[in-house]
Amino acid sequence: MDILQNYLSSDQNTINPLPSQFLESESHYGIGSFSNLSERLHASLDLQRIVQVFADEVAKYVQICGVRIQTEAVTVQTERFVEGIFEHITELHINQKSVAILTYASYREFEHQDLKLLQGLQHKLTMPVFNGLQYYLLQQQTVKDHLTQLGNRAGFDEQFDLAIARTHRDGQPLTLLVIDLDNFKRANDSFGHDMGDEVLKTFAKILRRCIRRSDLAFRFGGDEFAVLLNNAEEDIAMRVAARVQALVSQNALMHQCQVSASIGSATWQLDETSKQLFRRADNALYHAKDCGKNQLKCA
Ligand SMILES: Nc1nc2c(ncn2[C@@H]2O[C@H](COP(=O)(O)OP(=O)(O)OP(=O)(O)O)[C@@H](O)[C@H]2O)c(=O)[nH]1
Repeated sequence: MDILQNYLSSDQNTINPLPSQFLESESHYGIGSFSNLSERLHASLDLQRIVQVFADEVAKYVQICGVRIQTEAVTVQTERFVEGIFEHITELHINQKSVAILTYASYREFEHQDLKLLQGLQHKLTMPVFNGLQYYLLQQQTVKDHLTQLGNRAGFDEQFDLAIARTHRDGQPLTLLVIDLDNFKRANDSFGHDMGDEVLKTFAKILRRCIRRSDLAFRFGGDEFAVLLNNAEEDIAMRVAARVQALVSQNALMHQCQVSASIGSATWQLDETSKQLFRRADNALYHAKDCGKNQLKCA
């Protein structure tokens, strides 16, 4: 059911159907209350699903227009989270350690009995969120490059296929950049492997600064990187590449190591497979290297 729609059309007096004596007693919040909420929350390790199940249950008793869970690693919110006028923010704890910040949004002020009820409900959320978070972190490890914290090759393969499918469906342009650092081997040989690692980490930071939040950056291994520019064509690729090359040239470490970046770019063409798109971007990269490095070539 559409929660927001439900709220907007509801009579405020019917929003909280629980009798007041129900709210007085903690024992009423035990196992068996709230339509087996605990069981339903524990049935999933997917944080998105957990927050939705929880919000759907809360919405039966309290007028909310969204629930959000924030942890250091990830923020998850109900599908149609609306920044309500009022917010109730609280923290989930295990053994006095914070697990997540929990935010309820609403169009009306939270009343004392709402807060009491939320308190009764949300303790059921703590363990499922904790488990979901551990699962999320494990999943992240398999798709993350440990040195730079960018996505790794496996992460790229996953996201690349998703991006192509999305482009197919929505018709929004997708541009792939493949990047190879220039003279990185010499930097490694002259300044040592640790300094080489610093160069890779610095370059990853530069990449992150040059792209939008909706774009994704990856390190394939060695000094090879890739970026998926969502909803972007060649003009955006040129702007991003110019930004990357400018920041690389201004960076003290990159300058000291005399490392620059060669970039190949290709924009998805109708019915092209991911392999074909990748090959075109990679060929453009080789072209950039052949033409003297430190430049962008578009396929
Ligand atoms: N420090 C460090 N070096 C790495 C890592 N992975 C690969 N390398 C080194 O990266 C270098 C990559 O070699 P190339 O791409 O041929 O070197 P290059 O000097 O950039 O060559 P051009 O692209 O022609 O300019 C090799 O010396 C690898 O040993 C890593 O994780 N850390």
